[in-house]
Amino acid sequence: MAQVLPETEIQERLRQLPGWSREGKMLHCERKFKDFVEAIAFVNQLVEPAETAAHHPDLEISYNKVTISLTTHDAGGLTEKDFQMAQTISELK
Ligand SMILES: C[C@H](O)[C@H](O)[C@H]1CNC2=NC(N)=NC(=O)C2=N1
Repeated sequence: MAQVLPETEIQERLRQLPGWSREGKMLHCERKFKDFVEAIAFVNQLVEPAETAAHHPDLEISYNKVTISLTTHDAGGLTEKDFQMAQTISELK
């Protein structure tokens, strides 16, 4: 099972993830789009990488705004998997 990262590493990894913030055991990122259709198109792009990694973001959709949250439930905190998925999500248009 993935291990929760040490606090110092979490801080360091966060500095390399512009647009992401950390709240306790979660990483969060908010993306804004032209409209609901584009927001959903973005969400659909998350399906394949999430399934491939077996690591699934929590999603909140509010019209044209998508809030993405990541944590590793199994480990009870932030792990390598969360930072890898955050990086993958950041690279999506
Ligand atoms: C068995 C399966 O791999 C696990 O339940 C996965 C599924 N997707 C997951 N997604 C996230 N975000 N955290 C998890 O701990 C997690 N666990």
